[in-house]
Amino acid sequence: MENGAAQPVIVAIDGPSGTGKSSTSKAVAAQLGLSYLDTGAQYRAITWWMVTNGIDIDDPTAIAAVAGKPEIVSGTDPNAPTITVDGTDVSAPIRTQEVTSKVSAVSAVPEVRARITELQRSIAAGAENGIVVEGRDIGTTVLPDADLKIFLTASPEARAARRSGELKGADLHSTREALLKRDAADSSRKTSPLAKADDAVEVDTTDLTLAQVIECVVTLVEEKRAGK
Ligand SMILES: Nc1ncnc2c1ncn2[C@@H]1O[C@H](COP(=O)(O)OP(=O)(O)OP(=O)(O)O)[C@@H](O)[C@H]1O
Ligand SMILES: Nc1ccn([C@H]2C[C@H](O)[C@@H](COP(=O)(O)O)O2)c(=O)n1
Repeated sequence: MENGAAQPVIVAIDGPSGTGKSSTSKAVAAQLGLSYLDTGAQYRAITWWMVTNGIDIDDPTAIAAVAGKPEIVSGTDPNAPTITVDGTDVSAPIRTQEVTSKVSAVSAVPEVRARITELQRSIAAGAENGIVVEGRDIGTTVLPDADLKIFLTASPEARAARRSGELKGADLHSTREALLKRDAADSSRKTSPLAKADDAVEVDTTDLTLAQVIECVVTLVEEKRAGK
């Protein structure tokens, strides 16, 4: 590229809940001057809309019928990511326990996935300097030609400890059970389940600090850019 500017790079980061995808992706994107997309926030946003509009979450046909209605907009600055639904800032309400308990059911509906996947691809295509996209099916389905694919893992115990720290000391056992229940639902759905792409680099974060994980991923991106 002219003037030695770096080529845009597309990085896909997938993995189960609490493995550090959001924290790592935001920091890596900020450090490397890339855009950042939290695809879980998009599935949470459409779930919030379904709940707010009284759609029966146990009825996939009802969900499918209205999947195209809400307008979801994601801001991709890693230092200040945003998410709106029909112009309303939903960054706080999408993190409630109610949305968390319903998001796996909504995101399993094929019409929802088709809609959100299209949105994700168009955001990635528009990212001039490149983008870090995090989720569950980015390397396998959304961006199968990503330049670099990372699959983060961590033991259920480490993930539960991280989450209960975040939730100000929530019970460790019930946090662990809730994480595993969501992982099982996300991994077993028919349409683009949570899975590691064959060509993804797996990083077990159980015994790594967040700073170590970020450094590891930054190094992998730099090596990829250098053609190593
Ligand atoms: N390597 C790590 N060591 C310790 N804590 C970590 C590490 N990585 C992330 N965390 C902490 O764990 C919590 C969960 O991290 P994060 O939200 O990034 O995970 P996630 O994979 O995006 O989860 P989810 O898929 O549920 O959104 C956060 O409080 C974060 O600061
Ligand atoms: N690419 C994605 C991203 C997320 N989901 C679903 C499944 C998750 O349980 C939920 C919330 O994600 P989180 O905010 O915890 O990262 O969204 C998905 O199906 N595909």
